[in-house]
Amino acid sequence: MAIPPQIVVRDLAELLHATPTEIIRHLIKHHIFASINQVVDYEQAALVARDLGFEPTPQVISPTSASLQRGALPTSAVLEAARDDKDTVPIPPVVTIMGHVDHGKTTLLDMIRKTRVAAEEAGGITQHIGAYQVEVKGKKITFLDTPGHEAFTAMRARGAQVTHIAVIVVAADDGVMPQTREAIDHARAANVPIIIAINKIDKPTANPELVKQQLAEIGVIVEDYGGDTVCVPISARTGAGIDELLEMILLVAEMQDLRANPNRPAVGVVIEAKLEKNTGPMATILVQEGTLKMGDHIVVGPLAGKVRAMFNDRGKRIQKAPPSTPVSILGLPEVPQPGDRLEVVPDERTAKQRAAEIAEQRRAESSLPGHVSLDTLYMQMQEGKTKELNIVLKCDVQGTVEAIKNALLKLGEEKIKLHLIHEGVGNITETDVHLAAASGAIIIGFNVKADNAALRQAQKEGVEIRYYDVIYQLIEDIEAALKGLLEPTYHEVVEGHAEVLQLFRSGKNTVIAGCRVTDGKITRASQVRVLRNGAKVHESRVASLRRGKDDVREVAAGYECGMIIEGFSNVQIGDIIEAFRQEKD
Ligand SMILES: Nc1nc2c(ncn2[C@@H]2O[C@H](COP(=O)(O)OP(=O)(O)OP(=O)(O)O)[C@@H](O)[C@H]2O)c(=O)[nH]1
Repeated sequence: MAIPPQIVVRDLAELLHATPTEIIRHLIKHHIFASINQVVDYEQAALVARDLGFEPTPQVISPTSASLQRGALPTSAVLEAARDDKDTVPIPPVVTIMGHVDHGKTTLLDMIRKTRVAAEEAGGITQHIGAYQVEVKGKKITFLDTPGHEAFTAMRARGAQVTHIAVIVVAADDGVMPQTREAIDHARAANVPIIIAINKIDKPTANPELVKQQLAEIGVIVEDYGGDTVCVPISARTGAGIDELLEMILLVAEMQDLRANPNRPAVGVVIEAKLEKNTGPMATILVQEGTLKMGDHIVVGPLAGKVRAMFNDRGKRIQKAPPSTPVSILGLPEVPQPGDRLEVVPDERTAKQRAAEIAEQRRAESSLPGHVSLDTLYMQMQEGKTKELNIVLKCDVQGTVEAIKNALLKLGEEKIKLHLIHEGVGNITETDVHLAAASGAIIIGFNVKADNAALRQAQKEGVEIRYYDVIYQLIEDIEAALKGLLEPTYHEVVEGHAEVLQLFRSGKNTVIAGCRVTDGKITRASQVRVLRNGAKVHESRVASLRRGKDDVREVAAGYECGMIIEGFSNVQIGDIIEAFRQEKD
């Protein structure tokens, strides 16, 4: 397995056919703390590759043509280089439309859909499946049909980045508004190139020049102003400028040199899913790699199934779907979640096994430490694992945003860069949490609250929210975190012990230890150390805990269980397994 010198965690996951959270878990095991968007080097990636049964070799990278404006995807370029170029073909770009409320996102999506349907398919009834494809000068473009940065970032927070280009719609009569800025920050945080569509130019009050100036003020310099951001004036109502916009999308896509291999088992992402009355669970999949075919055995998130029927965005039955095609499929036992990954596997048995593994991982993830926190920042910095602190800042008034921003920027140290990925006025929302989760950021609230949905999401995703009402306290805390003064201390709590009575082999490298719990308890979330003749021979986590055929959360004293210890197959009869957890003082 050839691995590039540097690779983003998400891309490494794709390369190793694993989920990003799986990769993050393995990295943490090796004391490497990297979020989904962070880069790891070859040595770090190789550790994970070996864990997953690959034999890593360093990849020699030749320069690729994929460098465009700000936001060209360096990550994809690296991944691309890791693929065998002769097997890849250019693929249609996947585009998301974002922008402020009422600036015309839906009207634009409708106008494009109505007027640009491929000629032979015109007249077909449009099915709303969450995405559609149009053809422009013989080339296809895929549009995601749920406009807005909320959906975009929610998917990213779940580990799925499907968008290649973001079109930011700004109404020419209204200008840059709070959600325009938000949308731009979300696209930037995802490293997705931006195209500006200045909409509603048919209105007499339209002032496109003012919009360009306002954009320049927030660092988006359009081409007329000497920058490199493509900007197209349009009217989503009359259709003016739409041809040019589509051409610009194709141009930006071409410069990104988007490619995929259609001749491998498909990999894709769920973009929408629902329970249909007559047919059962129906999921819209955006195919990203390979070609999805009728009859393929699939794993979608924790579900195993088979493609029993497949429809395109016109509701027409199709047999296969190449990369960047949105399709709705039947053949899953339940409704999957948007952001879930689809993977084609060789047979039903593999599908069930893989689905069970993913279900198990998801249970384990709930016990994972959060993404980033000020408390653990210093430790991660010391280990060279963190080089920047990403912050989402929400304040009660714009004046405070500016004051805090200036104070924070002064704090930037050599060792670590402070990076304000989004700043805004108002309470902390679920979208802020998604953005923080997707970018490995902490959220700072100044004189604002988090709404309930945001709090729930933050807890689920392990995102830290810190509240302040005095600026110097905020700055002091961040400064202390940078200097390691906020580092918390932990103490260990032993939960129980088990003795290994029997060994079972499962697969090539997996050994199941048949144990009896002698005191306390062993839980699925436990950390464990293996003791042999009183000496520690291994320390990691419980990878699987079963009683009989059932996965269980915990096993109490006196009971027997089967346990797989993460990354350890050299367990022996007579070994004592000590389960423990770390608690903050
Ligand atoms: N004159 C004019 N009106 C437009 C144009 N585009 C959209 N509108 C109108 O602006 C209003 C808002 O458009 P939408 O497409 O619903 O805007 P949106 O951005 O999808 O809004 P949300 O979904 O609420 O975020 C509607 O009344 C549209 O008819 C345009 O190019 N010219």
